[in-house]
Amino acid sequence: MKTTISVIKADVGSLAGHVLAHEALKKKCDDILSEAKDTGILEDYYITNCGDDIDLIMTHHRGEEDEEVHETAWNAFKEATNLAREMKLYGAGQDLLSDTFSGNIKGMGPGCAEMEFKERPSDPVIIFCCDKTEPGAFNLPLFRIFADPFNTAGLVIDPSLHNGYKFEIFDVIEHKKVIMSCPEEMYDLLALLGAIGRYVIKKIYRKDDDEIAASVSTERLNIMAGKYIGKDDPVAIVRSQSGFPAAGEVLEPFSLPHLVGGWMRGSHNGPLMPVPQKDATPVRFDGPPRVIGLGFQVANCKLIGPIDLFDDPSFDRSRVLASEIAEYMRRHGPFEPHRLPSDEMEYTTLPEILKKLKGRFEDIE
Ligand SMILES: O=P(O)(O)OC[C@H]1O[C@](O)(COP(=O)(O)O)[C@@H](O)[C@@H]1O
Ligand SMILES: [Mg+2]
Repeated sequence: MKTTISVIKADVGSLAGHVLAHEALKKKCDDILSEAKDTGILEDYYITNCGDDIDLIMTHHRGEEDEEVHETAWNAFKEATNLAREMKLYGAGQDLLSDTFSGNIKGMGPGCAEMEFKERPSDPVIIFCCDKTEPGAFNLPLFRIFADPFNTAGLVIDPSLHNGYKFEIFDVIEHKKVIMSCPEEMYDLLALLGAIGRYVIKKIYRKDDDEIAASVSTERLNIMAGKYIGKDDPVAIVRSQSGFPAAGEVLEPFSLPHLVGGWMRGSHNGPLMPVPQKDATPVRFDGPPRVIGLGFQVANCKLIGPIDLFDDPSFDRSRVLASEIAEYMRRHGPFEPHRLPSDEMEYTTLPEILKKLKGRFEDIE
């Protein structure tokens, strides 16, 4: 029997402003997920948060896009929204774009990453959850994990990784997808992946046997809603060891706090800071953007763990570097490249301001 991991996330209200999902909301989600476990929809689950986003990590035997699993997550977020409204938490129900569930949570606001696989004798899985950034934030680290031999020693020295991986890329603007194979198409792949606001990695497969290796939530809430609601704070599931990159190879690229879109008002580039769970509180200028990494062993569809992987002094230097980059970027105020380029600002509140100025422009002779 195969195991499915579904990670579904949403921001349904937080304190103070957009910093932290309240414990009471996570408790509400826990009530709904525990009921789903009792009735056999879920085999196991773990609830966490990164900043104002609640992340439901669920295991089951129902495959991807299962209606009952998606409805369970929807009901959890709905109940949490009701409580957030009672508590007058900020942005209550922010990520829920509809009142009623209609079969699949995709397109309804929450982000969703899923994968189904036959468990190996031992299956380590790492779940990454972000706040104040967008799905393209995973492009650079996932490329390095699965295609860069300077990051992943196994690509060079381990025969089970040596043939490389296939990347499924979504064009989130044109709603198209393409599969590219590495290492032979590496330069073409990078030509796309560098445009982090448009081309995002959806899934990665091992080339030898098409075994699923990674899955990312690619929903872009603002594009879906047609207006600025919040950023599309993504999640990713990555399998590791024995034919996949080792856990240390999976974590290594996050030692560079690379620049990602998001931060204040979803409108600024800033460094992605790898943090332990307790520091997943984006405070300075509503940031800088954060990522947490939770390590589980998946055993007979149960989740053993997690270990809070960035809760380690070896990432201290990356956090200091992230703070230094944050300081440097902040000095630019409203100027690019701290502020996002104009085409990305289309999905923020800036167009309303520009509309007001339109009539003031005259032709240049
Ligand atoms: O909610 P407001 O006051 O319109 O302000 C916009 C808010 O949107 C945000 O970008 C929301 O971030 P999230 O996507 O994490 O919810 C904050 O940085 C900012 O405070
Ligand atoms: Mg958020």
